Amino acid sequence: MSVLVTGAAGFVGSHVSLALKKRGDGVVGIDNFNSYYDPSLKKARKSMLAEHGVFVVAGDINDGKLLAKLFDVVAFTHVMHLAAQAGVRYAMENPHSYVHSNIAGLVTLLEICKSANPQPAVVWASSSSVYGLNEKSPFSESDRTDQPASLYAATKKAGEEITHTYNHIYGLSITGLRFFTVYGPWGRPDMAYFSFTRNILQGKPITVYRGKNRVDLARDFTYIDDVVKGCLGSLDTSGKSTGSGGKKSGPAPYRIFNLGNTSPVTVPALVSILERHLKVKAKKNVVEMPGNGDVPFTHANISMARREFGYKPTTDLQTGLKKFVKWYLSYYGYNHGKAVN
Ligand SMILES: NC(=O)c1ccc[n+]([C@@H]2O[C@H](COP(=O)([O-])OP(=O)(O)OC[C@H]3O[C@@H](n4cnc5c(N)ncnc54)[C@H](O)[C@@H]3O)[C@@H](O)[C@H]2O)c1
Ligand SMILES: O=C(O)[C@H]1O[C@H](OP(=O)(O)OP(=O)(O)OC[C@H]2O[C@@H](n3ccc(=O)[nH]c3=O)[C@H](O)[C@@H]2O)[C@H](O)[C@@H](O)[C@H]1O
Repeated sequence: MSVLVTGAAGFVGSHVSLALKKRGDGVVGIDNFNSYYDPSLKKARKSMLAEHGVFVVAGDINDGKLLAKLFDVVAFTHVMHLAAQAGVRYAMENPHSYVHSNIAGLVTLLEICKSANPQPAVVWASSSSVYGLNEKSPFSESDRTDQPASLYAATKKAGEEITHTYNHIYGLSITGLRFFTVYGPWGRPDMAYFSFTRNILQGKPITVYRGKNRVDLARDFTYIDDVVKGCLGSLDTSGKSTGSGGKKSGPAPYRIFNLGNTSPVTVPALVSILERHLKVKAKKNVVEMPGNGDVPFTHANISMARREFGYKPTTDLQTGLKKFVKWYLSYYGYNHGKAVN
């Protein structure tokens, strides 16, 4: 297959691009290298990909002309759409960034896909956050998603509705993947596992949010290698788009899957695992979760993904964080004289 990976210099995008290339697929990436977090990490991922023969075009998915040029040069059979403004809490600081990338950018990309001939099958990243304040656990794809708790979640829910219309009207094959708190090497500095590691090593305090009535928050933390397998499985089973240059012809597949792990782990448990791997005690400030769009817990029912493409996460948080810490220490050149085996 020949895949356009958007957000290819990002955390998930770089891992997916590398995995596709290693198994022999054609891959072209695009990324706007924005400064939501340290762009040097994105540039380092780009260099790592270049060493494996994957080129990442610097550009914005809102640039329809650039996307059209890419489709003129390459007859993409698939689009792995991972470019987005991620992060739940940042939406309260910079709401327009979410509209720019997660709404306007998505529509620009879909407009190019629906007019391409052949039309590519589209697999894109939605989010566990669409389940909002659901109390029913674990979350199944058919559960309600009409109570997003953050603007980020709302843009992901909107994405699911928008992609549905491009499936219905133009026959685009669409697969939405609801990732659940993904972590691992080459990860995102804005996420808790990463920022906790940095602060613990630098002797700075970490802030541990807690829910109402002092209940610990929990996430269905999912290791990057498991998510990558889910992405490739989705691409391989995405079926064909049935539109041809914008005319509706026959039903193209519209699918949504949870890509999570097997059970949630609390934030304090994550901190304890990091302390063990780093051999440093964390300085913790425990505060009640502010009204920042966070949800108390996430927990994925992954039976649909397992049935459809054999999705089976195999990495628990203890093992996954050991791999992350090993990468972190090597990437940032930490030499603490502490063995990380
Ligand atoms: N990591 C997680 O825990 C998680 C969980 C659920 C969903 N997701 C989703 O998975 C996808 C990938 O997330 P990630 O964790 O790799 O985040 P990331 O921020 O590392 O990757 C996103 C990449 O997209 C790029 N980008 C953003 N807006 C763009 C635009 N308008 N044009 C071109 N490039 C743009 C960024 O520069 C970045 O490199 C996102 O859609 C995110 O919402 C991530
Ligand atoms: O599955 C998703 O769809 C989402 O996954 C991820 O969001 P979250 O699950 O919120 O990950 P993350 O920030 O690591 O916080 C983890 C836990 O630590 C708590 N947390 C966080 C920061 C802090 O300083 N203290 C703290 O206790 C915090 O309250 C939470 O309980 C992606 O960022 C997002 O893109 C989105 O896609």
